Amino acid sequence: MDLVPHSYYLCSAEQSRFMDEKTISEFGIDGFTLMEIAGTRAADFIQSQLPSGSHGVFFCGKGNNAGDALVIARLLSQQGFKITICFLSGTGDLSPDTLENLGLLQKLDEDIELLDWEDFNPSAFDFIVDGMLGTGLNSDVRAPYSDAISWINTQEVPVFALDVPTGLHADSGLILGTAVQADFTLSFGALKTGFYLNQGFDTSGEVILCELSFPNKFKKPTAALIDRSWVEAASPSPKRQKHKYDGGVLYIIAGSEGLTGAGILAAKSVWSAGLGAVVLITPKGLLEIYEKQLVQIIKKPVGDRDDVYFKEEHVEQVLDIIAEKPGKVLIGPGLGRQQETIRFTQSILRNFEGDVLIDADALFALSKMENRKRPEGSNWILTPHPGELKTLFNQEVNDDFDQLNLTKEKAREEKITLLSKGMPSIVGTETGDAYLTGYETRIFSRAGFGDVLAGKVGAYWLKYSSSELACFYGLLDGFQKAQQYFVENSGSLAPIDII
Ligand SMILES: NC(=O)C1=CN([C@@H]2O[C@H](COP(=O)(O)OP(=O)(O)OC[C@H]3O[C@@H](n4cnc5c(N)ncnc54)[C@H](O)[C@@H]3O)[C@@H](O)[C@H]2O)[C@@H](O)CC1
Ligand SMILES: Nc1ncnc2c1ncn2[C@@H]1O[C@H](COP(=O)(O)OP(=O)(O)O)[C@@H](O)[C@H]1O
Ligand SMILES: [K+]
Repeated sequence: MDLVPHSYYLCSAEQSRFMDEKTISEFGIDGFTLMEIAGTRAADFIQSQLPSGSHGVFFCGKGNNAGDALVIARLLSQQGFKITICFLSGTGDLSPDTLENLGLLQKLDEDIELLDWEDFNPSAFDFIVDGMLGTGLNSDVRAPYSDAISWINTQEVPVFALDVPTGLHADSGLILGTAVQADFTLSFGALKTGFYLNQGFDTSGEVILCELSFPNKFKKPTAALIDRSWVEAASPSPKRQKHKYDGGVLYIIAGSEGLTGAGILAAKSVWSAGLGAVVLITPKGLLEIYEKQLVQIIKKPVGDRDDVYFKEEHVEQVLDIIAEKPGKVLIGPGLGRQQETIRFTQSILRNFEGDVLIDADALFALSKMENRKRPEGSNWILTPHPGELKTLFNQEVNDDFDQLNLTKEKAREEKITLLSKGMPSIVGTETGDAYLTGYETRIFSRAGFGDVLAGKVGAYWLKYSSSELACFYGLLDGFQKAQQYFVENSGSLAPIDII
């Protein structure tokens, strides 16, 4: 994960605590100072969003999350904001740094309104700050916290959640009972994985990172966010091609009767990513369809005129074709699940000593293979959707957190690159790192987007010679085109719109 700027790291609650403790005990910046920095950054942000004089209600628990809220309240009160503080567990049991900050707040502003939840009088506030629970959440949210959350979630003013929306699990993004629906989450020290998994994406609102003074050596993230800014900075400049074959060929093994659309989408997608040479290998019976649809792309038919899907008897011909020029193979879109096609696919995977991107029906064939050992010298990228991921590894995947863990584990164990699709899509690498898309991917959950993605990943694999960069660019490319589409058009997105 060396190439990723720390601001894209995604951490767990445990990793946040680790950084906090090490910075205090080994490095020598105390917790009170860290709280002051967190609160200062958060107050700056809130101030950038609201006019002075705005009235905010600050909901505080008893841990350090409440301490952050009290720092913000003090700083904003000095800037002319009106402040009401509401304690959910009273003030008798506050953590030491939080208690100290309560003292500072009162020292500056004796008239500040301090209430307990029982005395809270809902009136017109301009904004809400959630300092109830942060990374210390350890079970379903209890009353009166849950009551406060219900009230907050009916309000129409901006809600600023500190570190994590109360009730959202920082690691898994699962809601423990109930959770604050935030407009902004001001995350301290590092982003949390839970903002992007399960319900996290819809609960956290816009996520703002408030950096703390943690030395880099204490940063040990679970994953990182994929973002074009650092992906481009981390990329070698692609080789300039003199001849169309210089960059290598992407051989696509796809399609069967009734499923030629998948092959067409994948081939068009590869072509539009700018690759010089694309060869679509097809059973001869489907050649005519492709000739009409894919003008720029070279087609290599195998078998007889009445073959409309791949069979074992095509293996040698196909292996000869893919050995003709250096390149990589994309196998899977629309192959179908005929027994003969499954045997064909397994035989290609067993025998081709080169780089293969395995998608769709080829993943099904792979999951039915007894011995999944890769031929010496070959690299594999697998692009399963959640159903394919389960079948492939014969494991239950109950939620996104499971999916993240399984993707990381299997990519490392099997020394492959695993692009596990979903919301979010997750890339696991053979070194055991993981990367997540931090954007809306549900717009891509219609038939055909997988084929387009596979084509893009294949094309970028040849362009950058890195399976990881291939996945990042493939995902980002689709996202960028989708954004452009929504700016220029209305209505729902179709796969052809992002080719
Ligand atoms: N890097 C860091 O870790 C830093 C952390 N800071 C803040 O400190 C927070 C963590 O502080 P704490 O560890 O004190 O934890 P919290 O402030 O999240 O609260 C823990 C308290 O909540 C109670 N609690 C836990 N689950 C509950 C539930 N389901 N219902 C009701 N009460 C529950 C616990 O009994 C405990 O007393 C972070 O989220 C962040 O806001 C900042 O002050 C700056 C530095
Ligand atoms: N650009 C993208 N960024 C993130 N995820 C993507 C992107 N394109 C596709 N996906 C993921 O791939 C899924 C579609 O793949 P899949 O279910 O295999 O579809 P298909 O029916 O085309 O085979 C989407 O639901 C989404 O999770
Ligand atoms: K919170």
